Amino acid sequence: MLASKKAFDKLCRRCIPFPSTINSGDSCLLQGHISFGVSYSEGANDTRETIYWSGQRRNVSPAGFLTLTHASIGGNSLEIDNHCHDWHMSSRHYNFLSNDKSIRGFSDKVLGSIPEYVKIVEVGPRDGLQNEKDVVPTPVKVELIRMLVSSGLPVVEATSFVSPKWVPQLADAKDVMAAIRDLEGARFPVLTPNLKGFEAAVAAGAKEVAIFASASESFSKSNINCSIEDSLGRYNDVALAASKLSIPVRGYISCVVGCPVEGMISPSNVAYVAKRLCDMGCSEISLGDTIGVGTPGTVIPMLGAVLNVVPVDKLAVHFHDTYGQALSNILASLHMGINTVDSSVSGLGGCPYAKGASGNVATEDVVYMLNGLGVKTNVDLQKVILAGNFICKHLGRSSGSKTAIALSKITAHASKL
Ligand SMILES: CC(C)(COP(=O)([O-])OP(=O)([O-])OC[C@H]1O[C@@H](n2cnc3c(N)ncnc32)[C@H](O)[C@@H]1OP(=O)([O-])[O-])[C@@H](O)C(=O)NCCC(=O)NCCSC(=O)C[C@@](C)(O)CC(=O)[O-]
Repeated sequence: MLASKKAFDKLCRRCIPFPSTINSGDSCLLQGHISFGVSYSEGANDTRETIYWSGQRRNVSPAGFLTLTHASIGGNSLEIDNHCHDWHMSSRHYNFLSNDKSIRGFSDKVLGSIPEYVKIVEVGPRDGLQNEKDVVPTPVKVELIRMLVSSGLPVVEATSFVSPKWVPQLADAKDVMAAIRDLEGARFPVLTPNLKGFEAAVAAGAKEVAIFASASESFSKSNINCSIEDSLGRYNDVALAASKLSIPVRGYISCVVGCPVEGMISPSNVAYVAKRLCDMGCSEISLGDTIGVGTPGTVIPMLGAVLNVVPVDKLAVHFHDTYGQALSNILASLHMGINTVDSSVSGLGGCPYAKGASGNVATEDVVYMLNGLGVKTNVDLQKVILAGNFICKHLGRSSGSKTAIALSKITAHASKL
């Protein structure tokens, strides 16, 4: 049976893969019978129950049931009762769903351009906590960083060496760096707006820094109190000083799609700043939709303009989720070959100088999507969720990650069964 696009879309949205139970050409896939579920069995009696979706029972063989305390959804595994059996897709692009050549061909055609590995840059401790009304105590920040590192995230942006008058939430940058000095397993870049910040960061032990320009003149003024051109001059000084010490510099560009004051931003403005950052030696350039107004319709032309002047392997994307568009924008970016994605645990974040900016895309949601696509991240979703629970508990609010919320409901449901 040929897979219609509609049926395939349905699969992408809803399916729980049970690889050992889905056989070649299994028609139930296309009829929507397999869509949602947690299965479990208990002890020697092997009691089994299934949660139904749309009133239809999953057509799976007994051997296909996950045992005891493990549920798996969308290529993601879920731990219940502290038992974890990692279960990732063995191959990418939905190959596990069916051996039907037509389905595989369609999957490969639609998803084939997506990178096999995506580096996730966790920005929660910096971009997330800089926006909190109350200053988070240093030990809480440090514990959050530790938990994020233990989840396998390769880069955790730790803090900012900016003016404490401008961002009092991160005034403890030096103490945070001292506390994570011996922490291994990830890189810890920090934001530096000028030479003063750079020198303070290096003295505190930073081995990577980030500079942050804007594609919007108004935002540049409100965020760093100078024009775009002046900021590029300052950043050139930072980049020169960094290169003398062989310190990698990441360049950010804010407001790559829209600005709270100026409205839509032209892709050519973004490309101009990106080229300048590239020419000054930035190892990576992160394109930030600071107020989260982009859709694939505006993000793709912006990326196209930047790709004309900066190699794709130097680009990262940084989406805020104000209009719920972040994941679709990330998917569009992956299709264009970008393989570095910024995100923030529990969707924390926003910018104190960008009115209307909501949180970043949640790391949990990005990992969930990438797991579902069979893209490698080396990040343990459950551990990121634990880090999210930790910081949300401290902040006294629920998670901004849809994945974390959904999986916690499933865990709660399963533990009642
Ligand atoms: C850039 C400045 C410093 C200019 O601030 P200014 O007031 O124009 O600076 P100044 O040079 O006139 O100095 C004023 C005072 O600040 C001090 N100062 C000067 N520099 C530093 C420093 N590095 N660290 C500590 N102190 C500093 C300086 O020593 C002086 O102290 P005083 O003599 O008054 O006691 C200020 O505007 C600033 O710190 N801005 C940072 C704002 C910020 O962090 N915003 C959030 C970043 S998020 C973002 O940009 C978006 C991003 C990256 O996440 C991507 C996205 O989401 O799209």
